Order: sequence, then structure tokens, then C-alpha cells
Amino acid sequence: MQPIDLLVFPRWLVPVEPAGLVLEQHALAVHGGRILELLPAAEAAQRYQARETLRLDRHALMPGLVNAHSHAAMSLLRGIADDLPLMTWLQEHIWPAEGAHVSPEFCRDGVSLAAAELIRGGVTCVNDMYFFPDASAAAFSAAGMRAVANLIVLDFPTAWAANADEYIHKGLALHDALKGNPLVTTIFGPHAPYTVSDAPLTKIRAYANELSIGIHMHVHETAGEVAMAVQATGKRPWQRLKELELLGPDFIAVHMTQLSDEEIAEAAEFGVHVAHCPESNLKLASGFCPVGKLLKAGVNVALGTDGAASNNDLDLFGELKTAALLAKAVAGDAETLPAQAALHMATLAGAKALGLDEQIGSLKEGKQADFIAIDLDALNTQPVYNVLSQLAYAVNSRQVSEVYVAGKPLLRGGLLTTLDETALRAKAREWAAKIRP
Ligand SMILES: CSC[C@H]1O[C@@H](n2cnc3c(O)ncnc32)[C@H](O)[C@@H]1O
Ligand SMILES: [Zn+2]
Repeated sequence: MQPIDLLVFPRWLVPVEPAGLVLEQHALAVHGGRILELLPAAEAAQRYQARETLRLDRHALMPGLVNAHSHAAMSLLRGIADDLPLMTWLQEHIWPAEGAHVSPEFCRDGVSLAAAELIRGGVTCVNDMYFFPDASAAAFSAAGMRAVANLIVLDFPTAWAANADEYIHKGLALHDALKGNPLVTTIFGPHAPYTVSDAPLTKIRAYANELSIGIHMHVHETAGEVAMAVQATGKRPWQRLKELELLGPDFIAVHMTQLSDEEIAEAAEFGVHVAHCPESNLKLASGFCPVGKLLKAGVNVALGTDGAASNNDLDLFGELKTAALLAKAVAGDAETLPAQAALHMATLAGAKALGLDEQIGSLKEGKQADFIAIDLDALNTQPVYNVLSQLAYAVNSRQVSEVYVAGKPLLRGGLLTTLDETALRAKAREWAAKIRP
């Protein structure tokens, strides 16, 4: 018998790829933080001597969810300004609050609070755009989560940097510092076309090419953003990004609610990835991303929560259901974004957008052992005719009972292993008292 770290025997094994596959009486073998193989349960019991065995008789086992767009530390700004359109929300409420309170400590505590919520909801990897990405990266690492730290860029000064060049240089230093980190990688995060001018965008493209890192940006979030740009420059932001050669297979465009058919075709042609944030778009009344059309055109569409100040939670299972329902309504076609495609969007599509699809996003031999187990015995997921249907449309994130990243448990039997919930609650209250005394 071969000694290995872990054997998991779930009721249902959902690898996500190949699409629609649900294995029963199978096991997942894990060693050295990686998936050794998926194999029949009887064979696993004969061949492997596991240091630890997990028997999950009521559970579906699937890859960890990938949150392709978030601002994790904004968990500390949850509920500070609601029921407003994007620009009023951002310019009159969020930026002033961030200007007054964001610091390395704010980011550490906000990310830790968000990480607890994300882990509890089955998210194992998060693409995070926020100030003090060094502090955020450290907090994600301490929580044991996989993260993509954004090298953020803005034209205006904040507590993190004084001007676009300083943002870029601090970002490059962070990129160097994170080299060799097994869990945290980097991506450029220029905020949006309306906050970053041509010169820094040109530099970002050059550095992204040189260092082989991607670019992640809010694009065409609202009709107002597009109209303002057309009025000021005669060009839609997409056209400007195209002329600056930003669009390519390493570019993640977030939101994308305002798209012509020609722009959809170009997104496919350039291999641009879209990070769809349906609940934030709904709450800020930003518009509807044409997910059905994008998928038909061959665009990779990933899923994000955006920050907790515009969502107002970080529940990616909830987001996945909203995405599926909204895509059907927008397309006027109930067959758009079926359950299995929505699960793909929340896992492998996110991994692909982040350039991590060789490592995560599906349960496959050789990939990192980033997996989650969901207890389907709850009343709201009974009876189980179709596991994929339960996971996409009926699961509540509280049913996530196990979360592993690189073979290490972050949630065991519903209990967080790396974070102290009582301490997180106390910190959240402390910050609230400072922010709204
Ligand atoms: C450069 S750090 C990130 C920056 O983005 C702000 N933000 C949060 N949500 C949104 C959104 O939906 N559109 C545009 N900008 C957003 C966040 O508050 C930070 O200032
Ligand atoms: Zn955002």
C-alpha cells in the first residue's frame, strides 16, 4: 500500500471538467498538496494507506470556487452607503471613507474578515484589487487562501502611493517580494479607464509583457462612464484600451455591462476575459452584462462578487445563482447559462482568467488540492435528483463544511482552522466605531 497524505470519500465527486460529470463511489487521493488521482473508492482503499481519511457520506466534493473580482478589505465598509448609483456611491461616500481610514491595518483586518466569509462560502482563490496589496497579500497568506494581489494604479494620490509612477514602482517591488510565494501571485490592477490616463496604461502594458503578468480593470461598468468618455474624447473606453494595446488574453475586463455586438466580437478575438459581477451591477443599477452573447462568441466569463460595500456579501454560491438567473432573463432564453455552465464560471473560468488553470479550477490529477465539500443533507437540497442543479440553484453557502487549499484544511467540519471568528468580530466593531463614531 502506498502511503499518502489524504483520501476523501464523498457521496458525489464533481470534477467540473469534463463538463457535467458526477462520479459516485469514487475517492480523491491527495499527496504533497496536490491531487494524486480520482479513482474508484474500492480501488483507493486497496491501493493507498492515507495518513488521514475523510468520509463525507452526505456531501458533494468539488473544486474550490474562484472569486475573479473583489475588494476584500471593503468588508469593513459593508453597509456604509447603500441604494445609490455607482458614481455617487464611489465619489461621495466610498472614496472619502477610504481617504480617511484605509491603512495597512485596515487592509489586514478587512481582508481577514473577508477571508473568513469567503472560506465559509467555499472560495479558495480570490483576485483582489485594493490599496496596500502588500498587507492584503500577507493577510490572505495567513488565512491560507490562494490570492492574486493587484498592483493597483490610479492617477490620483492615496495613502498607498502619490502618483501613477509611484503606484507602478511599489507594485513592481511587491511583485518581486512575492516571487516564490506558493499561494499569492500578482496582476496589474489599473482601476478604470476614467481614473488612469494613457501614459501609465502604456507603461503597465510594457511591464505586463516583460514580466508575463496580467492586467485587471473595471471596464464599461455603466452607461454614464461610456457617455462621459465619448463626450470628453470622442471615443468609447474600449476603443481607447484597444488603441493602447491593453486588450489581449492576459486582460480581465470587470463588469462590461455596456457592449456593442462589435465589442463582443472583439473581446473574443483578443481573448479578453470578463469578470462578471451580477449582484454589484444590480445593486448599483449599473446595467446588465450580456453573458449569453459573450459565451456564444467564445469569451471566457468568470465570476466575481466585487466588494462587500456594493454587494453586500461575498457569497459566490449566491452570485453563481444570480448569474444564472440573470443571464436567462437578459437573453430571454431559459437555456442560457445552465447549472453546469454556471458552476464552470465560478471555478475553471475564474482560474483561466487568472492564468491559473493549469493549477486550479477543476479536480484533476496533478492540480493543486484546492477543494470544497458541501453537505447536501439540508432540507433545502433534498431530494437530490441532480447534484449540479442543487449546487447551482439550491445550495446555501452555510452548507460548505470542508475547504482545503493546497491540501491544507481551512474549514473542517464547519469550523475555521486559520481564523478566529470572535477576534474578527471584535476588530470589525472596533473599525466601525472609528469609521462611524
Ligand atoms: C484601486 S483600489 C480599488 C478601488 O475600487 C473601488 N471600487 C470598489 N467597487 C468598485 C466598482 O464597482 N467600480 C469602481 N470602483 C470600485 C474601491 O472603492 C477602491 O477605491
Ligand atoms: Zn470592483
